[in-house]
Parts: sequence; C-alpha cells; structure tokens
Amino acid sequence: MKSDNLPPSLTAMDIGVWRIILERPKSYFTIPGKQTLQLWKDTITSVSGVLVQLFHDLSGVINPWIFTAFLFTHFLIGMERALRLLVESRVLDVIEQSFMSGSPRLSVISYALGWRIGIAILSSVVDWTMTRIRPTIKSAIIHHFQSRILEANLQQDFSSHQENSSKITINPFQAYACFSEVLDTVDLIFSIVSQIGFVLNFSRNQDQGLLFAILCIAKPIMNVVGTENLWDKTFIAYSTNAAYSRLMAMYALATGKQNKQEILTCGLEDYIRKEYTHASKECEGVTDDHPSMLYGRKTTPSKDVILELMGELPIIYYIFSCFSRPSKFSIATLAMLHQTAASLRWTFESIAIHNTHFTQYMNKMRYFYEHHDTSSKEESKEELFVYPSNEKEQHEGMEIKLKNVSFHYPGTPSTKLVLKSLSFTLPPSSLVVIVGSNGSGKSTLVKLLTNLYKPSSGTIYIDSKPSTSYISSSLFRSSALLTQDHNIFPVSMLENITIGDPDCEKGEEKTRRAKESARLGGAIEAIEKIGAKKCEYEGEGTSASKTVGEDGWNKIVQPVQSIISSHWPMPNENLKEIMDNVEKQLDLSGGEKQRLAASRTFMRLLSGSTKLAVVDEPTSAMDPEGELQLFNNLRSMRHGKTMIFVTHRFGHLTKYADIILCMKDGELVESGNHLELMEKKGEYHKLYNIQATAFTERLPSTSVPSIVVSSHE
Ligand SMILES: Nc1ncnc2c1ncn2[C@@H]1O[C@H](COP(=O)(O)OP(=O)(O)OP(=O)(O)O)[C@@H](O)[C@H]1O
Repeated sequence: MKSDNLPPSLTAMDIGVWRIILERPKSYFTIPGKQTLQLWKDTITSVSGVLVQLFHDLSGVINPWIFTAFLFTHFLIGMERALRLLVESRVLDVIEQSFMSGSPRLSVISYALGWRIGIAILSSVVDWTMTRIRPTIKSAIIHHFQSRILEANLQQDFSSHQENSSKITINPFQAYACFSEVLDTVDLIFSIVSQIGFVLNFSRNQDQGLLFAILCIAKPIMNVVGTENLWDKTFIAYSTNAAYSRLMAMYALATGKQNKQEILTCGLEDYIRKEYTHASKECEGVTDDHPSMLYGRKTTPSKDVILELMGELPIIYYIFSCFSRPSKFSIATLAMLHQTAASLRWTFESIAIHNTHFTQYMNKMRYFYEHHDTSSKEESKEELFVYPSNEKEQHEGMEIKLKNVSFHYPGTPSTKLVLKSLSFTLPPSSLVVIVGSNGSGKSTLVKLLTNLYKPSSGTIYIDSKPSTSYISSSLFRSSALLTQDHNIFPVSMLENITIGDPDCEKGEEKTRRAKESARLGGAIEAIEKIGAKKCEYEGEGTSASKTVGEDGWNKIVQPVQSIISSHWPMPNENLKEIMDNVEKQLDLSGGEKQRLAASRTFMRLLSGSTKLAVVDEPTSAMDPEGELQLFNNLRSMRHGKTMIFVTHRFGHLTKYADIILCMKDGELVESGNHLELMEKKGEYHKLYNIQATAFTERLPSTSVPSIVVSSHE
C-alpha cells in the first residue's frame, strides 16, 4: 500500500501496471462479508431511486403492452429453473414408482413425457417472444438515452465540458446494458426464490430438509459475500508504469489515422517498431489486466480451497444420510437433491458475476442522473438579464471592460496564472487587435471575452453590468467567434454555412444569405469544385460512375460513418469498391475548410444580432490573397459590432485598429493604436519590426546557391 501525499480518507495500491486510489474502508476489522452486505444495502438504497426514475422514463417511451409482455417473459425466465426441477422431480418419481411396482404404466410415462414437452415448448415460446420484443425495447431505450445524453451535452457549459472529471460517463448502449442487467438480476432473484421454495417443498418430506437447503447455498453465498469487487467502491486507477505508458504511446502512434502521413514522410516505421519492442521487453512479467480483475486477486489459495470444500457439503450430507437412514432415500430423491444443489449453485454464482456488472452500470446510471441529466433541472433565469437589454445596446457593439481579471485553467495541475491582472476597456463598436508571442495568452483572453470561461478572479463588465448578470445563452447569441480550429460539421456544405444563424427561417432569403456569406468567406470556388466532382457510387443500386452536377451545396462534407463490414471473410472486390465510395469524406484543403468556417461566421454577422465578433487566427492555411480578402470583408461588416482580431500577421489589420492590445506572458504590456505603440518602441515595436524587416532586409549575396530551372522545349 502506498499513501504518499494522499488525504487520510484515501488509500492507494499498486497492482500490475496500475495505481488504484480508493476511499479507505471505515474499519479494517469487520466480520467477513459484513462490508459486502453493507455495500449491497447502500447500493439497493441508492439505486432504488435510479430504478424508479429509469422505469418511469421507460414507461413513457415503450408501449405499455410490449413492456408488460417483456416483464412477464422475464418473470417466466426466472421461474424456468424451478419449474424444470419440479417437473423433473415428478417425472423421476413416477418413473421410479412404476419400476418399483414392476409394471410400467403407459399413462405414467405419457404424464412424464407430457410435462417435459410442455416445459420445452414453454421455454422456446419464451425465447421466441424475447427475440421479437427485445430489439424494439432496445432501440426505444437507446434512442431515449441518446436524446437525454444529447441534451446533457448541449446544456454543459464550456468550462466543465473541458474537465476530465465531468465527462459524461454513460453512453446509450451502456444505458441499455444497465436496464438489461436490472432485468437479468431480477430474473436471478425470481429464480433463487422459486428454487429455494422448491427445495423447501421438496425436502418437507425429508428430515433436515432445511439443513440440506442451507448446505446447497453455503458455497455460493460465501462466494458472493467474500469476493472483493472494485466496482462497488469509489476509485480511480491509472498507469504508473513508464514502460507500459510508452508501449501504449507507440501503439497509439502507429494506429492513429492522423499520424500516418508523418510516419511515412519521417520514416518512423523502424523507430516505432524498435521502441515498441523495447517497451514490450520492459513490460515482461507485468500484467495490465483490468484493475477490477487484479483487485480481486487473492494472495493465497486457502480461500478457494475452503470454498471448494463447502461446495461438497451437499454430497457429504446425502452420503451420510443414505448410510444413517437408508429407508428415507431413493435414487430419484438423490438425483433430485444433486440436481437442485447444482442448479442453486449455478444461480448464486451467476448472481456473483452479475453483481459486478450491476453495481458498475447502476453507479454509472446514478452518476448520469445526478450530474448530467438536466431534464429536471430548471435554470433560474429570474435574476439575470437578457443581452442586449436596452435600445442603445441593440444599435451599438458590445462594450467590454476588464477589471483585475486573472485566470488559470480549471482542472489543470499547475496553479500558474495564464492571464494576470488584466484591466482595460474596449469601447462599443471599436476594432481591436490582440498581438503577442506564442503562449502569451491571446486565445485564452478571447475565451474569456466570449464568455466561454469565467475569470478566476476579477470582473468582466459588459455594457456596464458584470458579465455574470446576463443569461449566458443571450451573450452567446450576440457574439460570433471564428477561430483557428475550423470545425466542419457532418451536414451539407449549405448547412455548414446556414448553421451560423440557426434562427434564420428556411426559404429563399436564407439561401440568398448563405450564398452571400460563402462569397464573403471565399468558399464559393470550393463548393463549386465539390459539385463538379465525379461520384463513383451514389445510393442504392447505382454502381456506375456518374457526374453529380453543380450541386456542391448539398454535398455532405464529412458524413457520419455507418458502414459495417464482415471481418472474415473480408469483403470481395465489388463490395470493397462500394465500401470505399459510400459515405466518402469530401476532399477539402485546410484553406477551403477555413473558408467554409469563415462563411458560417459571415452568415452569423449578416443576421444583424451580432454585437461582438471575435476572430482568432482563422487564416493559417489560407493564401495571402484569401487572407487579405477575408480581413477586408470582415472589417466591412464592423458597423454596430465590436470587432476583435487575434493575429500574428498584423500588417493587414493593425493600421485600422482603434486599440491594439499587446500581450506577453499573460500580461497586457502595452495598449494603444499603431502609431502610439510604434512611438513607444516597446514590445509591439519589436514584433512589428521583425515582420517588417523580413521583407526589407537584403540577403548576403554569397550564402544562397542559385537554382537553375531548366525548361523542356
Ligand atoms: N485548455 C488549456 N488547459 C490548460 N492550459 C492551457 C489551455 N490552453 C492554453 N493553455 C495554456 O495557456 C497559456 C496561453 O495559451 P494561449 O493559447 O492563450 O496562448 P496564445 O497567445 O493564444 O498562443 P498562440 O499564439 O500560440 O496561439 C499557454 O501557456 C498554454 O499552455
């Protein structure tokens, strides 16, 4: 056990490549199984609320008749084992009686056969019903949770969305698995109750029938209560083994689709192979099995030996009973006792396995309901203002004032401030340019100005009111942000632009504005090029190549992939051809993607509701002409908006700027217009001159070999 630098309530252990940190148990000296029973009690108490909510949710999405049939089928599945035991005991009984009497009667044999056939038919009908109903129920649950998770994602604010600890921990398939686990556990409980009922009933005629029942379930009960299960504890686990982390890094490097280009061009194949083999050798003998499997690993076999011996108790019991009271036992009774013991043991062991999954899924579900499910939470908006809140704000750009604003990224180990005590005012409708070296905090400042993050200290005032006094969504609706991280959505080219103004009604006006936005963003050419491309495979049944026509607007840029293929045998050539062409990602260059993203921003700017436009280095992949055109077009839209540009190439912009903010190491070192800052001969002057001299400085004539371009006549 390692407990370095941990709070006293936590304890750590290193197993395999993992460090597991978990809540320290309240007391080390407990009766065996007491802790497990307590955990079960806690789990049942806490999950009952989740179960009520889960079934309440599902009653709204699943047809009540189908749901009832589904539950009834589960009930029958639960009863099946006990029914089988009951029938088998009757069958064995009548067969034994007829043999003992020496005259097997046909009626008795038919009776026995009839019961067996009846059970077999019931079992297959239950299975058939299950396979019919299950897919409908499964889809209903998955779609229901998809919509809930979608909503939870949409409601999450930017800051918490970035934190590891607040990731939405459940996906729709796990939600279904959770539901399925609940029903499987209920099946098993039905099964256990009915089997114990059978044992008690069966052994009523035997002496010490209850004792036999207890002996049957002694091993499985010990197994359940004595097994350590990581999933019912509060824990985190991570790799502390450097070689293993290296191994995983090399694997990720080799298999990551985005790395292929660099692997080929840098010739990294041998390097990766060598490093992987080296790390793999260092990992020899160290296990990376899942922490939950390693946690339950026992140090000595004594517990297994005891458990196995406990499993033999029923047989020891009836061997002794046979000798001590032979008249009480028949072959049929012995066979039934043996079968009952095996059946009960199997059911209890299944409970032990299900217990792990059940608590794991239920805890995920509970966390989801408590932390992410926003359907029942109503944000109180009474005290907050809608932006813009008055006539003046509606006609002018946003006024932003920062007072002593400092910031450090939440959830990061470093407490270093990324922005330090910033104070400045950006007047309404001003054109602002933020400059500074890499890592000086420009993009972070933009995230605060656009309300994505809240300051760690200090206040941001928007039109004289603290930014926190506005409803966040109204501030977002009044802002447009164009950044270097150009996101292209899995929708058509047209929608990739119109989505910039989601409130715009569908119709001719919307299409006209989209086309105007594409012109201003410089995306028209790319859209037409996509439209003119040949498409080899379009939809069902058309394998011939054809020209799609001019309608690049309706082409989906990066369709969501739904394709599924066999692994073995691999799809043949014909299937491969189709596979390569369906849901194909459109080839857009980096610059074209940036133009599309810029067009989306123009759509937003043209909506008339934007009071703040922030443009953070959106032209890294654009050609100089495209960049100049984009900046000019953006500037032409500045009326009624405060416009903020972040750029390293300030030539195009700073001469128009009302204010230039010059950042260094998270501090605002200078502010003013171009002439004022040049006169200061400080940081801005230095940065500006580095760029200016790049074009004016002469190269030493001897240092560069001349290149001969030969022309082929
Ligand atoms: N999501 C994040 N979490 C933690 N730290 C961050 C995060 N994003 C940026 N930082 C840190 O904040 C500092 C400022 O980064 P920022 O991106 O704001 O600089 P920048 O001036 O925009 O840089 P560049 O010119 O390279 O775009 C950097 O030291 C960076 O490491």
